[in-house]
Amino acid sequence: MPQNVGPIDSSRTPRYAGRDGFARLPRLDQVGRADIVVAGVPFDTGVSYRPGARFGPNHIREASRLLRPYNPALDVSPFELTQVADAGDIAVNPFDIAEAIETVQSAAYDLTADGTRLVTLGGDHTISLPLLRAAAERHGPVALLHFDAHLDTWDTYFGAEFTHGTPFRRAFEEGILDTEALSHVGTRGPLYGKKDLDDDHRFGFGIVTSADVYRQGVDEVVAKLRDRIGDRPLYISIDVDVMDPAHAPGTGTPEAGGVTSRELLEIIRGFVGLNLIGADVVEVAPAYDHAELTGVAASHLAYDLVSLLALRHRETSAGQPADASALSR
Ligand SMILES: N=C(N)NCCCC(=O)O
Ligand SMILES: [Zn+2]
Ligand SMILES: [Zn+2]
Repeated sequence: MPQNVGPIDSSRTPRYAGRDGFARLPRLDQVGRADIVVAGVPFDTGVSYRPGARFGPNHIREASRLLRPYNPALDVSPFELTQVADAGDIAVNPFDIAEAIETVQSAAYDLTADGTRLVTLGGDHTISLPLLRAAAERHGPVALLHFDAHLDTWDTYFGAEFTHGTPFRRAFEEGILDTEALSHVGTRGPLYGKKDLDDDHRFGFGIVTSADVYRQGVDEVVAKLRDRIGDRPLYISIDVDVMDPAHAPGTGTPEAGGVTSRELLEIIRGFVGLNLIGADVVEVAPAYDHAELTGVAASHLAYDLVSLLALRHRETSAGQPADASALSR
């Protein structure tokens, strides 16, 4: 088997030298094809409050230089096990949300040809809609694990349908979600009204609030979520504002009382073995970050997501096809 091209060796080239891709990985054009790609979407035209998430992808890359090749929490060297590459940024129109959404959808679809898995760095939460569309084109309606302070199932803002507060309502309406397996994790804070929760419930979402994580603990939460997901194709969307502003200040709509980065990482690691097919980490807005807190947390989350995908790749390439659509393509 050919050797995978790994990251730049930080014991030879100092990690603060140069300008590299995520985790100092090779660029996709340097390796031709990859089992897992990381791509950025520098877009924040969908935000309702502080702007700046368009600078998120490069901030996460910058903060990812300290990642090392072996992940002890999951006992895996993801870049050895699989070819992982940085596909750069998907260049989207900042003045036309509808066009930006189309660009993201078709780029995500193209990047996931031949079973390649995509981890996307945002960008505001608007981008999860086209990412879910592309995922559903490949796998059919997907289970969704959504980590966020917010529901993001609101209807419109100022009459606009496509915003960072509305992606999952649109996704529900489009029939691209598996409504038996939808969960928000980490929600908290004031809502516009009780109807927000009624609508959300009607779409099929279950809720594990930030307070539930605190009261029940990571293991119980993971067990419940795993039960709900089963072996369905699973998409994970992480809005960094799910973390407390103390852990992730660099974001546009912060809410007090969030989970810690430790809790969040431990929950994500609990999904080993599930049929994860794609993921995003969104809403990193570096202008409000301090000491790269949010960037570091986001880069570690992306690293653990890549690790889960690498483990799943090993499992599936050892026998069965990676997914049902691999048979029909
Ligand atoms: N951060 C995300 N994705 N959504 C927040 C929307 C909050 C609001 O303006 O009501
Ligand atoms: Zn949010
Ligand atoms: Zn969100």
